[in-house]
Amino acid sequence: MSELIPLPQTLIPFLEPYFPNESNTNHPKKPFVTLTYAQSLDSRISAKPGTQTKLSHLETKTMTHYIRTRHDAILVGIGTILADDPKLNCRYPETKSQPRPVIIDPNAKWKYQDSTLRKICAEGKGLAPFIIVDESAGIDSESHNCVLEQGGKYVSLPLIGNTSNWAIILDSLRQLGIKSVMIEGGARVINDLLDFNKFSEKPIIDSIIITIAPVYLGIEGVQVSPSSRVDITDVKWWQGEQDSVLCGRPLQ
Ligand SMILES: NC(=O)C1=CN([C@@H]2O[C@H](COP(=O)(O)OP(=O)(O)OC[C@H]3O[C@@H](n4cnc5c(N)ncnc54)[C@H](O)[C@@H]3O)[C@@H](O)[C@H]2O)C=CC1
Ligand SMILES: Nc1nc(O)c(N)c(N[C@@H]2O[C@H](COP(=O)(O)O)[C@@H](O)[C@H]2O)n1
Repeated sequence: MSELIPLPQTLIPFLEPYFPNESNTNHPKKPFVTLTYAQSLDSRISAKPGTQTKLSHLETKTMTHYIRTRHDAILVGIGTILADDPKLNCRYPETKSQPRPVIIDPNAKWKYQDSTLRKICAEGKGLAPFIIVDESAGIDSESHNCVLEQGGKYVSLPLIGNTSNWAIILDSLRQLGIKSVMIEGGARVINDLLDFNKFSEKPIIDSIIITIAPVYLGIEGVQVSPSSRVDITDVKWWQGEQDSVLCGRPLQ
């Protein structure tokens, strides 16, 4: 039985203008980037570091899976992997192709062989990950074999100490054939990308789709907050049964 529910009819047309399509995925050096996550009213994405907090209502969780159907890849940082042990597949009904999980793990900390993602992939319910590591990282041989056997790969890039490594990461994904990527988190990844003006003249993010849940998580929560102001343009709001969804684009 599916854990998801049918999407309200108004939601797909609401999201559509913010999705990758044939005309906005032609950049030679980067995929189309959608930043999407769920936050509390006090801009927290989990109640405590290192833990997972369910914020989305079933309706907006289903929306997240629909958004996954519309991207070639889903990207998260190693903090999210270690906290959530996520599936990172698409469970939306009648999904034709699965997105590629991409994990930023500079020090190759992830023991892939013990992960839920490995099980999901072994059951044919998702793709094996592309794991982005620093060039200096020592990769555990068991993890390496497991990733390769399932059709994933480790990609070594100059990450550590490199302030413009997002441009390198996104270029590398584009060269691997990924034309669109949905970036889900966690906080370090989101804050970095919103701080684009530190390493890029233009925003790296093309669209943002944020679920806002009616709860305060408090000061111990993991906060999304870039180091300086970011204006959002082309803003639209959708009101669901419990959550609100904001779509927009960072102002250039
Ligand atoms: N509510 C939501 O929608 C979501 C919530 N979360 C939550 O976020 C929390 C995890 O967030 P964080 O701890 O901030 O971890 P994170 O997932 O942002 O990973 C941060 C780590 O990834 C690596 N990394 C990321 N980008 C890098 C780069 N450009 N260069 C080099 N290394 C890079 C570094 O090792 C860094 O310490 C968890 O509690 C998780 O449950 C995560 C995703 C979505
Ligand atoms: N949209 C959304 N709402 C929440 O309440 C969340 N906690 C998250 N977390 C993200 O979803 C990943 C879990 O995905 P699977 O269901 O295991 O595929 C998690 O790792 C976060 O990226 N998202």
